[in-house]
Amino acid sequence: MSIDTVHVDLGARSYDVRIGQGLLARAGDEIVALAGKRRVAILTDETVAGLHLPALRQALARHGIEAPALALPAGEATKCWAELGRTVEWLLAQRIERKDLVIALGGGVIGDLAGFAAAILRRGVRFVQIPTTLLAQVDSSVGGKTGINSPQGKNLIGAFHQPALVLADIDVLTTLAPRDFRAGYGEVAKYGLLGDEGFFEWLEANATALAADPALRQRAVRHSVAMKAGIVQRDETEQGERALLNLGHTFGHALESATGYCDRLLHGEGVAIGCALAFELSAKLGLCSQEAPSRVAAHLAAMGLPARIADIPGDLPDDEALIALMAQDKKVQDGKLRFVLARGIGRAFVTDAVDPGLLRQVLAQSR
Ligand SMILES: NC(=O)c1ccc[n+]([C@@H]2O[C@H](COP(=O)([O-])OP(=O)(O)OC[C@H]3O[C@@H](n4cnc5c(N)ncnc54)[C@H](O)[C@@H]3O)[C@@H](O)[C@H]2O)c1
Ligand SMILES: O=C(O)C(=O)C[C@@H](O)[C@H](O)[C@H](O)COP(=O)(O)O
Ligand SMILES: [Zn+2]
Repeated sequence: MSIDTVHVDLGARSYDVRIGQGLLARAGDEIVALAGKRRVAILTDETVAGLHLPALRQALARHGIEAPALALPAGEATKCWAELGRTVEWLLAQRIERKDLVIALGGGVIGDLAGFAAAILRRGVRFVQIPTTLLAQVDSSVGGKTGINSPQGKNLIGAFHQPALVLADIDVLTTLAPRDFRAGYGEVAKYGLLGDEGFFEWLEANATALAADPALRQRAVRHSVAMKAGIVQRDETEQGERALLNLGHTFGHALESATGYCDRLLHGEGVAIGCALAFELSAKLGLCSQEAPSRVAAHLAAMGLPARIADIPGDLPDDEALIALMAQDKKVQDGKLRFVLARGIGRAFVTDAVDPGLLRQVLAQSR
């Protein structure tokens, strides 16, 4: 299979996203073509370091590049001040200069943290994303949102800092735990739900085969990245259209904060529940027929994803506490919650016209 390239056109901050098989082994060629034989520092997590770091190091060594690596603990809790501070100090100790490269080898947690570290190191160092989860390949490695979490909310501390290159090797997804693959699929489904009913229909027919079939996987990653690139090109810093990529996240982020960023609820699982709730709320508001949320819930169930708050194990704060957490959402304007809702599958839009009573009904019915 050939390599696909999606170009993200952002003027001086433009870059390519390469998608295909065998890209990790070719990473040295790509890095040298991008930056010459610059110094490189790799940020990864302890799980990915054991699985894929040796292949990346070998690919760089073929060009005479010896790259030091820092392996952070795996998991969402790593997106915090303490790990960010440790990472930045380590990069300084490696004498990484402005024209050198930071490589993020890992899932969305490593990509978000490494990108933020690169954004603030010496006021901005270039970085390359080598995403190793489905979620990171279809979503977090593209678009330049970087950051960490606060106990008060998800991604509340961060910066826009675009990568200089993204290498999405779809072969590395074969080592992913099934639960992490499914969670990443939550963001794939999101693209169909927010803006492309035809893609959602294709997913309904093909998604259960993605994990085992590289050709289907490459097609799903390429289509998702192309959709995201189009939106980011038109609205890099989320002044308008980009908020559509937040479908499901007002609910999902509040649920992630409520569960304390642990493995009770993965980000992609929160997005899946959030998409189901956004469609339920849309139907309650008369924006779409009840058929739409039923179809969303049926597809999420077919993919083994949660669709209800009741699917989250353990205790959760009550609905008022969840609504209070939503108030920290970055889409809030003048103190008013704004939701991504839908007039049907693939027809999302942003609104602040949500009756608080109906919001409470939707939350209560999901328990
Ligand atoms: N910046 C953005 O635009 C954006 C978009 C979507 C999500 N995100 C963020 O991404 C994060 C979630 O990312 P994620 O789902 O990739 O989580 P993650 O980075 O925690 O990775 C999930 C798990 O998979 C393991 N792993 C990674 N690659 C592997 C591989 N190839 N084989 C085996 N195991 C592997 C990791 O060690 C981890 O345990 C959240 O913090 C979310 O907020 C950011
Ligand atoms: O790239 C975007 O824009 C997104 O909203 C993609 C989301 O999937 C992602 O989770 C993002 O990090 C959420 O952004 P936030 O601004 O709500 O933190
Ligand atoms: Zn997301």
